Amino acid sequence: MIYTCTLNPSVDYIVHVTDFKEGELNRTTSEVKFPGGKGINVSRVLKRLGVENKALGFIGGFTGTYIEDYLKTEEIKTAFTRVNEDTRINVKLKTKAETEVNGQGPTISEEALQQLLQQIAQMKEHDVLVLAGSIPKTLPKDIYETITQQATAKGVKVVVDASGKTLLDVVKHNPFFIKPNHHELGELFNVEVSGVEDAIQYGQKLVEMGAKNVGVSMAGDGALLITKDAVYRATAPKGNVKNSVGAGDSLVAGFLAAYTKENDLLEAFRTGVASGSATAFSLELCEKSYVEELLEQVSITKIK
Ligand SMILES: Nc1ncnc2c1ncn2[C@@H]1O[C@H](COP(=O)(O)OP(=O)(O)OP(=O)(O)O)[C@@H](O)[C@H]1O
Ligand SMILES: O=P(O)(O)OC[C@@]1(O)O[C@H](CO)[C@@H](O)[C@@H]1O
Repeated sequence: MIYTCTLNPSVDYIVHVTDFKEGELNRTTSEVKFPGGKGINVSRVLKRLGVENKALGFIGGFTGTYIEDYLKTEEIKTAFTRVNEDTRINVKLKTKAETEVNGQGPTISEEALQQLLQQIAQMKEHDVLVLAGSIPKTLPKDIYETITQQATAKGVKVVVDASGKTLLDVVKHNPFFIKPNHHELGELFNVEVSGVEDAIQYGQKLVEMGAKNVGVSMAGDGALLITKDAVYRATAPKGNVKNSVGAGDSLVAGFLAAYTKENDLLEAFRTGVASGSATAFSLELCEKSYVEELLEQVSITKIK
């Protein structure tokens, strides 16, 4: 089974304002809301690609109920842990640019944390666990490291989409796949990653430190897949970007969907990049038919 774990889910509230003026009353031209949080996005895209999975994490209040009900209508399995305060609302303001304001999220009690850890303790060899998104401020900062260590020791394939020290601290526990974007990769090493050569150099460091497969996403410039033996570059399809929120999560979901079906790293990489682009070119998360259409536009070259 593939499990996604979103410690800090959100209701994403996407508002379009044509001529936004700071400090004034602005009115939207349209608005829409979706369940969000990186692991939840991975669950939704996996399901759309025909891969069963179960969403775990903490939800609370009316916003939490909204997320749970929404995922049920999409027939996604859930086993969330309830907390007392409301799940956060993340505002995505679409004007000429895209501005995001993400909430802090609810307090997570020790009891709620133990419930989640129990669920993780029951996972078995060959299960996949996706840890994605920020860590609520009331949880230990090293929670991803603790979970990764326990899960990999049982043979669970752990996928981590996080940034900064959180990501750096998990790599020594041999996660199966990590996916920093090129900015996040630079932040890990206090450098600016300004081109493919830099991205390869620092991506390879993460492999040396223990990560099995490193995907470095570079938005419209595609992505790199770095393993112990090789480096591959994928081009991204060209198109009209409508929404980049969730593109990275879609890459992770596409990668896992194809990997679990075909056990082939390069097909997984191709499907990941096509899924990321399909989301970027859609108003919401990608649909399977669009991912399939974009697959042939992703070319992969072995560069090392
Ligand atoms: N402008 C674009 N054109 C084509 N494909 C894109 C574009 N932006 C994103 N993508 C696709 O989505 C993938 C992930 O994008 P990106 O590198 O922006 O990830 P990210 O920063 O983790 O995304 P986010 O945090 O917004 O979900 C890229 O590898 C690419 O396949
Ligand atoms: O605050 P975090 O956990 O880092 O990111 C949360 C978030 O911005 O990430 C997703 C897109 O990747 C959105 O659905 C959600 O609002």
